[in-house]
Amino acid sequence: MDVEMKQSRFKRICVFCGSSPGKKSSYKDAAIELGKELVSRNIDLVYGGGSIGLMGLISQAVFDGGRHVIGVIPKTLMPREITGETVGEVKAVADMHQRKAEMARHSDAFIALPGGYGTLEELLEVITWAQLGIHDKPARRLGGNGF
Ligand SMILES: C/C(=C\CNc1ncnc2c1ncn2[C@@H]1O[C@H](COP(=O)(O)O)[C@@H](O)[C@H]1O)CO
Repeated sequence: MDVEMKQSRFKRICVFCGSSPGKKSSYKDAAIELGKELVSRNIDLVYGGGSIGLMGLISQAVFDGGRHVIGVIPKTLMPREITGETVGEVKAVADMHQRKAEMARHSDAFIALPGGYGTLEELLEVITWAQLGIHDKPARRLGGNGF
């Protein structure tokens, strides 16, 4: 686990992760484990707002642990990425650009768990924003080969 996180200087961390569970059960385990880790460090979750895949697992774990969960999701994606109920606070936004900007605005750091192209795109965007000096928040990738 990241040394910076152990010092608990982060209040809210944005987690990017798959909208599907992936091929290995270890991906699901990692999402739940990270969720519990955030709870143990009193860190709130910002994420893409979906209830499916790894997004659903981590948001449920953080919510069950009593921490605040903020999900940011475009209205048009709700039928696709929300099945049943989401947990925590849901912020409906107009489009993907606004989603990424809002997720970044509410977070002190970013972690990418295993995921697909969407996760990769989200991680690359915040890394390139840091490169351009748009923010100075750390972004790290945690596992995920062969998702
Ligand atoms: C349309 C835009 C950019 C290109 N695509 C994406 N940008 C940001 N987030 C995305 C994009 N495509 C999918 N996503 C979301 O990532 C999450 C995980 O998806 P995965 O493929 O399962 O890893 C999921 O919530 C997707 O909605 C304009 O900027």
